[in-house]
Amino acid sequence: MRSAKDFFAPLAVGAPAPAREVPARPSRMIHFFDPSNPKMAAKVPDMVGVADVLLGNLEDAVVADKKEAAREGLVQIAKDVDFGEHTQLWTRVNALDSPWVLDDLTTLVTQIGDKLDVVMVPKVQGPEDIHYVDRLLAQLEAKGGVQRPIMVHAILETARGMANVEAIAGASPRMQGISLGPADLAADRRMKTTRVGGGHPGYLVRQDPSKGADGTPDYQGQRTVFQQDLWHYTIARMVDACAMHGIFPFYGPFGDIKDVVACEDQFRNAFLLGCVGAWSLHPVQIDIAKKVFSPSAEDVAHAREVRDAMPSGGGAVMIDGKMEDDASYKQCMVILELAERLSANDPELAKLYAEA
Ligand SMILES: CC(C)(COP(=O)(O)OP(=O)(O)OC[C@H]1O[C@@H](n2cnc3c(N)ncnc32)[C@H](O)[C@@H]1OP(=O)(O)O)[C@@H](O)C(=O)NCCC(=O)NCCSC(=O)C[C@H](O)C(=O)O
Ligand SMILES: [Mg+2]
Repeated sequence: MRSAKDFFAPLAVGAPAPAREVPARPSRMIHFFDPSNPKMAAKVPDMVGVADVLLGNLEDAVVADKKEAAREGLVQIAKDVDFGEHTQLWTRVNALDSPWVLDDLTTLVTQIGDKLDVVMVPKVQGPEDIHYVDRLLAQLEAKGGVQRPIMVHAILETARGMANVEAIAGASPRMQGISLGPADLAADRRMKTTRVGGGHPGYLVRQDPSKGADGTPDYQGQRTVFQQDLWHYTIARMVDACAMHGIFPFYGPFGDIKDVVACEDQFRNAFLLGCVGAWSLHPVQIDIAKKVFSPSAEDVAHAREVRDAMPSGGGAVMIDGKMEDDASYKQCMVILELAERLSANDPELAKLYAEA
C-alpha cells in the first residue's frame, strides 16, 4: 500500500495529478453500445445529451473476431462526436487476463485519452488489479500528453472481488465507482441462476401454514409467497464500500429488456439502497434509469420542507405527524444535493423540482 503522503502523487513523470475528489457528474445510466455494430454506432451522436454516460463496450457481448473493430470503432466515434458538457464517454476494456486489454488501453489512452472520462475494468479481483491499471494509465497519459486523469470504475463480478471490495474501492484516487456484474458474479459464485441480473421466482419466503379444522398446520393450504432480492447483500456491501471511500456505487445490467416493469423495480431497489445509477443495455432502459435515479418531485418537496423547518440542521420538529431531526435532515440534504446536481444538466427536471 502506498503511504498516505504519496497517495496523490502522479504514478508517472508527466502524468496529470490525480483528482482529489471524484467528479460528481450525473450518471443515472451507463448506456452500453458496441462500437463494432454499425447500427449502434450510428445512434451515438443522437444519444449525446440523452444519456448521462455513453460507454463503448469492448468486453463481453463483443465476439473475439470483432475486438479490434470495436476498439477502432470507439476511437473513430470519440474523434468524430462532440459529447458536450452533459454526456460522459466511458469505455469497458477487456479483462486484465485477456490478450486484448493491453492494446485496448494503449490505443485508447494515447489516441482519445482527453475524451475518455472513465475506464471500466471488468472482473476486478483485488486492489492489485487497480494498482496495475493505475500505473499503466499514468504511463500512457504521460506518453499521450493527456491533460486530466482518466478515472477507473471496477466491476464486482467475482467472489474474490466481493471479498476485497473495500480494498478495491480505496485502491487509488482514480477510483470513480463500482458496478455490480450480476451475471459473472453468479457464475463465479456457482449460484444456480441463468439470468443477467434481476430476481428469481425460486428465491422466496413462504407464509407460515394456517391451522386446519383439526388445529394442525395445513401444509397444503393457500400460502402467500414473497419473492426475495437475490442481490440485496451484494449491493448493500458494495454501497458501504463505496460510501466509505467517497466513490459511487451502481447497479449493473438487467437482461430482460422486455420486462420494463421488473427492470424499474430492480433499479429502484438499488437507488433506495444508495446506488447513483445502473447500466442500460437497450435504448428503452435509458428512460427507466432517468426516472428511477432522479428523486421524485414529492421527495424533493418534502426534503425542502424539512430543511426550511430546521434552518440550523438540528433539533426536533413535527411535520405531518412525523418527527424530523438532525438525521432525517441529513437524508433530506442528500436528496436536495442530488436534485440540484441533476437540475443543472436537465431543464425538465429543474422545472419539475422548481414547481414541487
Ligand atoms: C440486447 C440487444 C442484443 C437487443 O438488440 P436488438 O435485437 O437489435 O434490439 P431491437 O431490435 O429492439 O433494437 C431496436 C433498435 O435499437 C438499436 N439498439 C439496440 N440496442 C442498442 C444499444 N445498446 N445502443 C444503441 N442502439 C441500440 C438496434 O440496433 C435497433 O436499431 P434499428 O434497427 O436501426 O432501429 C442489444 O440491445 C444489445 O446488444 N445491447 C447491448 C448488450 C451489451 O452491451 N451487453 C454487455 C453488458 S451486460 C454484461 O456484460 C454482463 C455483466 O458484465 C455481468 O457480468 O453481469
Ligand atoms: Mg460480466
